[in-house]
Amino acid sequence: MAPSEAEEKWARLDDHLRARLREDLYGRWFRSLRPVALDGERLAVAAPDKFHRDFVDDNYRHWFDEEVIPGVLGERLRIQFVVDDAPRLPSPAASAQPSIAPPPVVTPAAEADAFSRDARPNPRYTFETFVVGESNRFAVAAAQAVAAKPGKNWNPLFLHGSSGLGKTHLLHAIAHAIPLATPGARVAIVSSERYTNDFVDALSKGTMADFRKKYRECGALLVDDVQFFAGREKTAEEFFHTFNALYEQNIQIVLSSDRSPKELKGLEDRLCSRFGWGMRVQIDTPEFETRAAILKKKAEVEAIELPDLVAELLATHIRSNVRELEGALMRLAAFASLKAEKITEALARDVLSDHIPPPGYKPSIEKIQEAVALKNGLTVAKLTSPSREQKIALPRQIAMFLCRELAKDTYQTIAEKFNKKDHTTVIAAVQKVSELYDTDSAVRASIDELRTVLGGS
Ligand SMILES: Nc1ncnc2c1ncn2[C@@H]1O[C@H](COP(=O)(O)OP(=O)(O)OP(=O)(O)O)[C@@H](O)[C@H]1O
Repeated sequence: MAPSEAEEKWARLDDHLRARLREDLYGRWFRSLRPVALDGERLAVAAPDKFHRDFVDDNYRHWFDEEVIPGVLGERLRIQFVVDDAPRLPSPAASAQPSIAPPPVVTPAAEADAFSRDARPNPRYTFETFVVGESNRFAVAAAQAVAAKPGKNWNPLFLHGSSGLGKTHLLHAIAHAIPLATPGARVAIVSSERYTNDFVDALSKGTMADFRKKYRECGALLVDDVQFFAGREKTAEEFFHTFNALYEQNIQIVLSSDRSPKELKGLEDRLCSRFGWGMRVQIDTPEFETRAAILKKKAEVEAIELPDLVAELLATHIRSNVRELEGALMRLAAFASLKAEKITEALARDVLSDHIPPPGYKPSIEKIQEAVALKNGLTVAKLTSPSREQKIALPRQIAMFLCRELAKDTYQTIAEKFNKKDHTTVIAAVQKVSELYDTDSAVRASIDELRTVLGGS
């Protein structure tokens, strides 16, 4: 049978990747990809499972869209990574892939059927690969305590924090660790999305008894991103009953969310209050040292030669999201591999110029005002107005703080640009925001994100 257009295009891309990438990198992430469809300007490529799909999507999609596809095919196709659900016979090439250790989960065969491949913990997300720092120390301690004695310490454990700070990683680490401490325990780990789909499926097929067995007859239930239950009333109600059934039997429940139970909108109070019954732990944005350590750990796991200086450069400029930090490292590693060069500061500055500004770069006061206004849904006119409303006053103080730190202008110049006669207003704002940075994690996350966006160091 003649190859399809999708197969032809992918074959050219694949030849390029195989010839240019380091063998281990190619073998681990690219060899098992296969084209599934070409639909207009979109090339769908399947990865063997959800973790693989998420990883290539997070780390390589932009690189494909912006560099590889235009370079090799000379056209602007968009790549879309999907999960491969077609059964395939093992091929000699596939069996030559470097193997990734299977997750250390004790799962009886019959139960393994109930939880398909993408509902098992990611082998890469373990406590060993998680870097502990001030920002997550408490969350890790709680996660380890729960994993050691499920259902005994804190039930439920509720982990919350901004996107990309390691909540999913910790959930999976718990899922790996529970069966080690409690042999035979079957851990059900799912995203709220997956739980919802299973529920809808069970409703439409009339298989609710199987659904309930699957989620209620387990040693622990771990659900990622429960904020997505909001607005899905029927699913949330079913989850309320799942929660009660497990809780009454002292079965460990671990939940993650991008906000605290109190801040969850669109969910019934009775569910939110249950989320807060056990232990709630926040994960904050990591400090510089933790960011650098995460990069070094990641480089070690991926066998990437990363000089300390480059790790520090990335950690200085990418602050608010570990996923972005890792993405930058993977992009850098792919480029180094393609160019057959070592990773150096010069290469990092070249490849990651969207994250790392040139040495000596300073954003202007106007640029800072625009970025702060945008982030807070304000106009620059509002930000620089005399309003004392908290939703305007705090962003204004943050903007002044950043002007001092990044633009390095004098207090007087900053005051003038904010329509203030008196420069002591700026001095007071800088002092207040410095204190808030140490005591208020939301302010810290917001400032770190703005620093990354503005490219200051
Ligand atoms: N402290 C850490 N040590 C090692 N890796 C980390 C750490 N924190 C985050 N990561 C890595 O960062 C990436 C993003 O983390 P993860 O997916 O767990 O974030 P999340 O908080 O669940 O985000 P979201 O809310 O968007 O789902 C993962 O690859 C994870 O391994």
